[in-house]
Amino acid sequence: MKNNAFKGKNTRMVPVRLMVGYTVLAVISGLSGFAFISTVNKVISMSISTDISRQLNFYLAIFIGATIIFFITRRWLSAGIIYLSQNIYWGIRRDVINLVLKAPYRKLQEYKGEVYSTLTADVANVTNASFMVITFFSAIILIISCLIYMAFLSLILFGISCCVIVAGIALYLLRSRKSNEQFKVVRELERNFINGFNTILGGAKEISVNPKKGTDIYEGYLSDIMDRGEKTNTKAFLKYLNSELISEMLFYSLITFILIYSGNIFHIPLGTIVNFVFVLLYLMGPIVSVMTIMPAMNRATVSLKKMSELRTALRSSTEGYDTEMAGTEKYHGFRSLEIKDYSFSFGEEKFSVGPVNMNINRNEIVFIHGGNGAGKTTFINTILKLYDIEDGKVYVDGQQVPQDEMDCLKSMFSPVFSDFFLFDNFYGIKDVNLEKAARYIRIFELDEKVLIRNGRFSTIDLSTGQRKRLALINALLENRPIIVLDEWAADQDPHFRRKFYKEILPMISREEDKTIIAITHDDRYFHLGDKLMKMEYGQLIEINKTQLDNV
Ligand SMILES: Nc1ncnc2c1ncn2[C@@H]1O[C@H](COP(=O)(O)OP(=O)(O)OP(=O)(O)O)[C@@H](O)[C@H]1O
Repeated sequence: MKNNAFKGKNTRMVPVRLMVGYTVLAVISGLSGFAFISTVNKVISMSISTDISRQLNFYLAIFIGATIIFFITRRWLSAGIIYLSQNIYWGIRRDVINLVLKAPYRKLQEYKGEVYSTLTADVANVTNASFMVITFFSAIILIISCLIYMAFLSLILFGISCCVIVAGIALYLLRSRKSNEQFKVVRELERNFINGFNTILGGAKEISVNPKKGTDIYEGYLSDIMDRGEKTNTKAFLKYLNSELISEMLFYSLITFILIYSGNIFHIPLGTIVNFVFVLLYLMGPIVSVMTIMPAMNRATVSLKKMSELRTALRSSTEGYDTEMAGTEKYHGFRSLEIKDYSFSFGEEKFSVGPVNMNINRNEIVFIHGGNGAGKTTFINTILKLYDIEDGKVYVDGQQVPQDEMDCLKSMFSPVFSDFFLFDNFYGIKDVNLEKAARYIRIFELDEKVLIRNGRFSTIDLSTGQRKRLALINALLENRPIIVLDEWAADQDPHFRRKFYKEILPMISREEDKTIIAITHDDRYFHLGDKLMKMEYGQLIEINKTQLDNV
């Protein structure tokens, strides 16, 4: 069974139908176990009172039948458990990755820690529980069958046993409520732990140079989380263990009482008492199984709840986002693009951009400059639709882009961010023009370092400036009409920087029919742009190029 989050409304992270199927198998397995034990009982009691030598073949057939059914169902179940748990394990990961791939950038930043926790801790919790769920149901069926059989043997003893069992269950449930609260606390700690761990991985270089940073993260943050996690988890498991032991003690007391006193008090025949105690002893196994499995089930329940919350949050954020629309090339042939009254805010009393107006014509080179923190990247992120604008319209060739086509705009842009990520393959590019790639490798002066081999760059182990050149080549191969660059030249040497502004940008614009929006601080090249804009406190102003000396 394939598990895909986006296949249908009713797809779940746990394959419920499969679980129901295996549960039915577990019922059969439980009943065959019960058939075995009740036959043993019958043979014992008949052996005490009568000669059963003539019926031995009949009971032998029942034993063999029950054993074979038990063996076959167990075999199926065990194979099923492996299949099911692997299905759940990889299915949840598939689901989460599908959600992540469709989630808006800002939501993803917000839920990053949660996604890691789900892919690691939650998936493991649910998979472990799925290993046990069938044993759990099998045990429950066995318990119910045994209880019915016990009622059939002696109603009085059954009544007494029920009182003890109900008391044991009540005590167990009462105490397990507290343990569940503790499991929830540990789940939160888990997320904080992963955040801390990511800080260590992200800052690995800095920590390596100054190990004290790592020690501080460990001692000041992670160590406390781990101590609390260890203590809380231990407490929760110990509570379960104590409840289990108390319940077992109650059970042994019940057996002792029945064996020693029930004959005298209730005048129950010895044969019935022996049968009853035998079933009770047999019952211990499944009861202990249920109690042992409960903590894992409860942890899995906490994880399932968290996963479902994550799913809802990521899904709700993808609502209205049209992936097909985002991939269309409807506006790729644009001649002019007008952004009108774009505004965006990080939240109340936080930084905001806009209203921003901007006109771009095809093949133009537009430079945006401005001080640190002025809002240049934020504005770029809004036109790339990484951030959802609060207000604004877009006109392509003088026609307003309808609201339901706004997602089409995304496919017009190929960005190279200042904190770019260089993919080691031409992902998302149909029919890569390898000749063009090789030509750009030469133009970008990387031909002594990089080749195109097996349809990809032979290496990406390069300097930051060189990697940025490859990222730009990647963007050029994307066949999208607007290239967006955020401080691209900042990592280039003076020679290549000059070449970039004087030769490469004009060439890209003319030969590749591209429009370029570039955030830059390189004021000595501002005159080479067709337009120069300045971002100041979230407002974008067009600079008249005759005023360049005053910039
Ligand atoms: N995720 C965020 N949440 C809240 N505020 C943010 C966030 N990211 C940036 N800001 C705020 O937005 C402002 C503009 O940041 P932005 O990155 O757009 O500036 P910039 O002009 O690109 O600066 P630089 O030249 O330093 O890259 C900053 O002052 C910062 O306080």
